Amino acid sequence: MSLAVRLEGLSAGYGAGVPVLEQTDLEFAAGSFTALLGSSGCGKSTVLNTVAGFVRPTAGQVTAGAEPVRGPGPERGVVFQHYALFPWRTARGNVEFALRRLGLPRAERRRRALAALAEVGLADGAEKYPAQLSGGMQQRVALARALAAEPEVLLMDEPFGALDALTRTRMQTLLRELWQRRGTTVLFVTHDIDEALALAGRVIVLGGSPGRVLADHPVPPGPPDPDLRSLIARRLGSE
Ligand SMILES: Nc1ncnc2c1ncn2[C@@H]1O[C@H](COP(=O)(O)OP(=O)(O)OP(=O)(O)O)[C@@H](O)[C@H]1O
Repeated sequence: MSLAVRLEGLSAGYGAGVPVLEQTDLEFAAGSFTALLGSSGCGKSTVLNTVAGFVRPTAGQVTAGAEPVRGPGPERGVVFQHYALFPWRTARGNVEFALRRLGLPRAERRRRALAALAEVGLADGAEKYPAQLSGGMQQRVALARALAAEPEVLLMDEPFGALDALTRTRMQTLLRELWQRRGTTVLFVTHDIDEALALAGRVIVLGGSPGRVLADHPVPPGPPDPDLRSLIARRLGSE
């Protein structure tokens, strides 16, 4: 299950001053996995936040499938760098809580929460509280929380940025597997060029103020291509 995402003539910002995005056009095919790279402050999170429906565009529009985005919705799941779990709820409780807004009966919430926790490899940790879980496990709960609603678009803002290198590699492998199995459209913000190339089928470099697309490359399957890596690195460095 997946939806195409389209940004058309999108302008967005925060109050007065230079807009963060101006007249941006981008299209993400249904089921695609795209990484967004770019220097700090260029508007990567703002792109995600407009697709999530957290930030309203000042002009233009975002559509997910056939529907214009008018606010947050369960078909668009979000995972941030900071897991924002409720410390007083168990892993299962955190996932179940996120399902409340879907109006599902309690037994179905429980079934879905346990299935999503199993899918991210946390079946044994379902009854643990966040303080009893490592950073990587907490991020698995955050991922399960997003997946349990069965989103058709997954918006990930530096989700593995706070994890140590080994845990990060494991989470990348898990995410690739989930994406291959579910076929969800993924928009993934990262600062890490190697992470972008390892995960995504397309890499976009944003930059400037207002932010615009500096580079947009398909990533061929197989081992990372050093020429593509240096091309993207130059784009990132040229800002
Ligand atoms: N809630 C907010 N209120 C005011 N300004 C904001 C807000 N969020 C972001 N900005 C500003 O908008 C610009 C773009 O921010 P955004 O978070 O989209 O960039 P980014 O590329 O994701 O940056 P980073 O890589 O540092 O996370 C920045 O100048 C930032 O200071």
